[in-house]
Amino acid sequence: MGIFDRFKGGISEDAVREALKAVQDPDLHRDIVSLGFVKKVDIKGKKVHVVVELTTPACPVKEQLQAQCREVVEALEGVDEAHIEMTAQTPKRRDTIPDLVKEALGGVKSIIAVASGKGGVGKSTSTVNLAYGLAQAGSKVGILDADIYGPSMMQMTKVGKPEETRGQLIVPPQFGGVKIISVGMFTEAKQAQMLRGPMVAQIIRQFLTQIDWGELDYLLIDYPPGTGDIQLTLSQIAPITGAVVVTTPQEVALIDVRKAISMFDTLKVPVLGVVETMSYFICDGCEKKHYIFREGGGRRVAKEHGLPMIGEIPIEPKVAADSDDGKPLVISSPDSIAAKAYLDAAGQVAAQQSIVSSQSEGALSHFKLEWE
Ligand SMILES: Nc1ncnc2c1ncn2[C@@H]1O[C@H](COP(=O)(O)OP(=O)(O)OP(=O)(O)O)[C@@H](O)[C@H]1O
Repeated sequence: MGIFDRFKGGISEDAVREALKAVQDPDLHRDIVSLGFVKKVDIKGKKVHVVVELTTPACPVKEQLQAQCREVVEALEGVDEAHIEMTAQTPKRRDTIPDLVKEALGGVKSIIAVASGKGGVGKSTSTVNLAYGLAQAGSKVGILDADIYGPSMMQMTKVGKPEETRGQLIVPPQFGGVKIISVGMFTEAKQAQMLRGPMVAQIIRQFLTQIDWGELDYLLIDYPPGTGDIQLTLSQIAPITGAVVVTTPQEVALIDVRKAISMFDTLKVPVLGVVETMSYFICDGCEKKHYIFREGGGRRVAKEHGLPMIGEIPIEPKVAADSDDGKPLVISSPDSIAAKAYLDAAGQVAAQQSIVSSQSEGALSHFKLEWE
């Protein structure tokens, strides 16, 4: 800015930036100027154009921040109109990606494990809808279906099989703009059930090293249920940046989800929060929430471990029907209550990942060699 600029139209860039310091990011608890989010301030007469860059396109408070920015800038004397342009750039990883997975996963900014202690709790349904929710907000997303004994992504989406390679790497096919790789693309169902431990470890390794994911904001890994060898192998080879744990509200599911949280704690993978599925049912006539499997179990576990509650997804026949038809609910029925809950949850996942990534050097910092 030239030294006379501040006298030209009355309003200066400094004054605009100063005013914007009043706008706080509610998740990061700092103002958007000191966070470096204000990328550009253009002043033309009494009109001000501000470019704000967030750390994720799926930011759940994007509109709120935009409105606050407009309000503080328009409150300045000499400003008639403020146009606040919201953009997003997910930050690059700050940790070192191990050489083994560098070629496949080097361009992926966040790798999120979607795990559950128990089977059948809605983990794969959550993976799909969180992924498409993030993609709908403008993020580049991939899904790795590593649920080796029960891969379901080819059923839950209409993705085809991979057909291209780039060098030694397999190019993942896409469905609705999301890149997908599933164990089911390479094994017959019966074959998968008969795999022995070492073979499973070998497949997982191939999956994490031989897929050309390219540039992605988020790669969601659909974990097999449980906390055994496969989950450990996955978490040790894949440089996971955060985990989402999925449960239903009953105590039997909660016991196992606590084990999943404890596994991630041991592995020093930050848990982003808890998704509770099949939380309640709203019947057509009465609009009342019926807590079929008891109320608040997921919230209780989240509180016990000091974790955020990412979402409570109702039981809705449409969820199962759309899944069976290969249609991600957030795309096919975006106005359904479950889809809205999933879209909110996707925003929460993005927000929590941004918080965790801004706080730590990255999930892999504990892998540093002793003498470093
Ligand atoms: N909110 C919901 N409302 C109704 N049905 C649901 C809901 N969430 C999941 N389902 C259905 O429940 C069944 C199990 O869901 P899903 O396959 O996602 O569970 P999972 O935890 O991944 O299971 P697995 O352990 O076998 O991998 C599916 O038929 C799915 O369509």
